[in-house]
Amino acid sequence: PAADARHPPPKVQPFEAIPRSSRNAWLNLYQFWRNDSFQNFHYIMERNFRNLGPIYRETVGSHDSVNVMLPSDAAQLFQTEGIFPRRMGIDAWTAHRRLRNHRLGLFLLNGEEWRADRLVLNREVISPAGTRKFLPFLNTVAEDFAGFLHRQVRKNTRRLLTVDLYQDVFRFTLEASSYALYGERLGLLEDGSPSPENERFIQAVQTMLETTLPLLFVPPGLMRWVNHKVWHDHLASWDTIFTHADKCIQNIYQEHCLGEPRKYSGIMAELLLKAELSLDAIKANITELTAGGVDTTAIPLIFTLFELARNPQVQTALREEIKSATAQPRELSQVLNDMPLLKGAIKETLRLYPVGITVQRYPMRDVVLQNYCVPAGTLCQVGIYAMGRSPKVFEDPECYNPKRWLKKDDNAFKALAFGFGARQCIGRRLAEAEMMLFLLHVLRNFKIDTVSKADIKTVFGFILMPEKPPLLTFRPID
Ligand code: HEC
Ligand SMILES: C[C@@H](NS(C)(=O)=O)c1cncc(N2C(=O)c3ccc(Cl)cc3C2(C)C)c1
Repeated sequence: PAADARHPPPKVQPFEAIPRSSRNAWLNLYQFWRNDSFQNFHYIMERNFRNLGPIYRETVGSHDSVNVMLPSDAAQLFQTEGIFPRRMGIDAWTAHRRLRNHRLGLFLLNGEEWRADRLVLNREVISPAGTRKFLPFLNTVAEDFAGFLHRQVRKNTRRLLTVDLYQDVFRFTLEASSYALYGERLGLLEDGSPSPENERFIQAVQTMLETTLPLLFVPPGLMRWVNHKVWHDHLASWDTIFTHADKCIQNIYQEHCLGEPRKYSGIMAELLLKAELSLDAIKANITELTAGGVDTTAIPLIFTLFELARNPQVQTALREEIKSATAQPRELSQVLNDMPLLKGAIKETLRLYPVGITVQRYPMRDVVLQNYCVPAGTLCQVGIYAMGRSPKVFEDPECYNPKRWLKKDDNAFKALAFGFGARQCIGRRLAEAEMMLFLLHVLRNFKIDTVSKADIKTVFGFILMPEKPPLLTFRPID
């Protein structure tokens, strides 16, 4: 009720009055651990919002969090993030870096150190000028992927292809992001078996992400005792990731020192040329961009293909838009800007399947959320998975409808899958361009179908992913 003369604004409630999801923090952690409900974290948050309302407090193990899900509360929270926005740290990751004496990358840095790296990296990774330079590289790989799919179909007598795209889409995102980062093709989309080294790298990223989850809630000192195998696997996968990135970096560094680079050859070469970051800082950040660029983009592509397969009318509308946007040869950034419906489809996928499921911040000053006073320094999480499926925020939330993003109505603070503000995902433009170009070439060449129209069950393995990959059928369009 709007406050006016007769109704004074309701008194702000104290922090202690915020509804709580459970009494006992450690029992909560034990129960989470026992029935492995980390992977249902997003469903548990959704249920808590349903039972407790749009704000609640939860304590899992040693950390206490205030969770909100409405755009207005997200807006309030982000306005208090200050100039050094801070997210929940990942102790297992920083423990590995310390153990191996590696410098931290953007994701794990905070304060001045974070800001110094971020401002330099923004120019090459997320700025419009930087994005325009690597767009052609992504387009080449997306075209090659369509060719790769045609070759797979021709192998099939029935001239259509029903595959588990999981591994193939992972190869696409690794091939594309590596080409943009290093200016080098890994050859993952050529026939014949890809090099075992690259397969091992892809597997290591998945293992690292999977073993991160159980370590998320364990205080750093305990983790190597609590579950030796998980910690050992975690370390081993990190070592594989760093070895791979180091090899790629050595190649570029060698060429950079030896010859004058003729033309743009990727983000890494630009960073070396500009020499505004130390080699250690470049290595730490390029490793994050390399490893962070695989699953995060592949999985939303798989969800998008599935949704387009079970919403054929949306698929047809997108194919029309792609046809008219590519009717005459133009600069790639103009083609991408001419496909609002395709951009809306990606927003729709990330609304229903946000890879990060929450966006976290520590407010720099006291903030009022849902009329409760939340003290500065309290961990606050925006439950974007719950927000994306809430009828309070989206009309017909279960309906996959990219058009909803074209309407002039107020979408402020509703598309938060890449986070917010100065600390938002630095890979955002790379991921968006990769996904749009992939879908452009696949939709131009194939009709996509799926047998099962049922919802896909999702699990949270540090990244939101399908419990079982959907089986999709690709029929070439002559
Ligand atoms: C090439 C690298 C890369 C790709 C691809 C990428 N990310 Fe990120 N992302 C990062 C890095 C690095 C950070 C940390 C940025 C920082 O802390 O300054 C980050 C941070 C984020 C955050 C936290 C932002 C915040 O405001 O706290 C979210 C959410 C996120 N990414 C979502 C996504 C989604 C969704 C995708 C794909 C659909 C994606 N990312 C793909 C590199 C990537
Ligand atoms: C899934 C989502 N979680 S989030 C940031 O919203 O909480 C996310 C979004 N963008 C990037 C990532 N990354 C990875 O996957 C990854 C792997 C290895 C390294 Cl060395 C660095 C990364 C980052 C953090 C870049 C993760």
